[in-house]
Amino acid sequence: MSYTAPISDLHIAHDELLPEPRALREALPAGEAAAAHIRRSREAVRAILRGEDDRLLVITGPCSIHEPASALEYAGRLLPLAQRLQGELLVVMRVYFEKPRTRMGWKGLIYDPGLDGSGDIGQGLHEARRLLLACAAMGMPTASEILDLVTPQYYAELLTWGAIGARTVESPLHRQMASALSAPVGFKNTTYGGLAPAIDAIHVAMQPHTFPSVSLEGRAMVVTTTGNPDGHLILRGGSDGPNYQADSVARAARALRESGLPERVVIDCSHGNSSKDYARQPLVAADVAAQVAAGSTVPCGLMLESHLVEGRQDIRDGRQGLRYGQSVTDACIGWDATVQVLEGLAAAVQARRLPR
Ligand SMILES: O=C[C@H](O)[C@H](O)COP(=O)(O)O
Ligand SMILES: C=C(OP(=O)(O)O)C(=O)O
Repeated sequence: MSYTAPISDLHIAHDELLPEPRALREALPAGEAAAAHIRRSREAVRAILRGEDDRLLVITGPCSIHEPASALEYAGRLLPLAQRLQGELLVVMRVYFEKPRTRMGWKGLIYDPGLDGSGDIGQGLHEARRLLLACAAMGMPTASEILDLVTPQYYAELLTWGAIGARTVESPLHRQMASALSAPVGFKNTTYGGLAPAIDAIHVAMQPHTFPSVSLEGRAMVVTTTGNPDGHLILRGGSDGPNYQADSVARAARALRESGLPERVVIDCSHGNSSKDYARQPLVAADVAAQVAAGSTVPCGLMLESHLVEGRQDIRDGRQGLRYGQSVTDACIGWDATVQVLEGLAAAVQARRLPR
């Protein structure tokens, strides 16, 4: 080895500047109508989390967005369904742009909008923001996992609900980032099924933090937060088994109570709760619906991975040859099953309202 060999950038192949967040916000601004819609829908989520509104929060949509056109078609179908069931459900569309992978795999529309490894993140951020604004213009609230620590400045102010996922819930950096987010944030139990790290994360994100971040001008800055009061637990099952059944929900409620948090959980019908078998999602939802119909107020929301077409497909040649409206990450339930699940959940809320 040479004694004059460089000691930096040994593993950097390429770098380029991203446009500053302010430039994207100015190119694709959130007008007052969109802002009013986002404010209202966040407040509606908060009311459900606090138990002031007895509806169920339902976060439904593709595992990941890879095709803005089919995402918009999904939003266009979801909106009238959400309106029809709005007396019982608050429906928020899952619009996930950043995917945490177990090993390798496509990392989502923001990281790779071409689906070919070209990694045009500037374009990905543009497409993500445009889609969120289109949803807001229709009146469709949106939800996303916040995975990256730089990208939130480009789009997170448009979200009604955010998630910290099972792989990052133990990360101090994600917890402090969540303390800055303006939307309510759900924290998933870990991939092993651990609840304690998610409950710790809710407490950590509620507190003020001072940490390095990126300004709207794209400069490194130090930000001090006031803490996010709207953190809550998402039960997603884990390698130790599912945790949507009444006994698991009761265990989660006890853990929340003992740590001084409200006994409210969102239940993810996919991931560890379905063993990633999409056909099991309606069964999970039906079990939770039965708990609700029997009077339980602990489940205050559900998450579904759903798309126009059921199942999943592999990415083989970028966008070429893909089936329209079908997931390229986790398998999803299809549209008809989604309608049935949401109708079942609405019926459960009605049943809970009956005098006992
Ligand atoms: O919801 C998405 C996936 O479950 C997550 O990104 C992990 O996916 P992977 O195990 O296929 O990488
Ligand atoms: C990655 C996800 O979930 P989890 O963090 O529960 O694996 C997801 O909801 O897309």
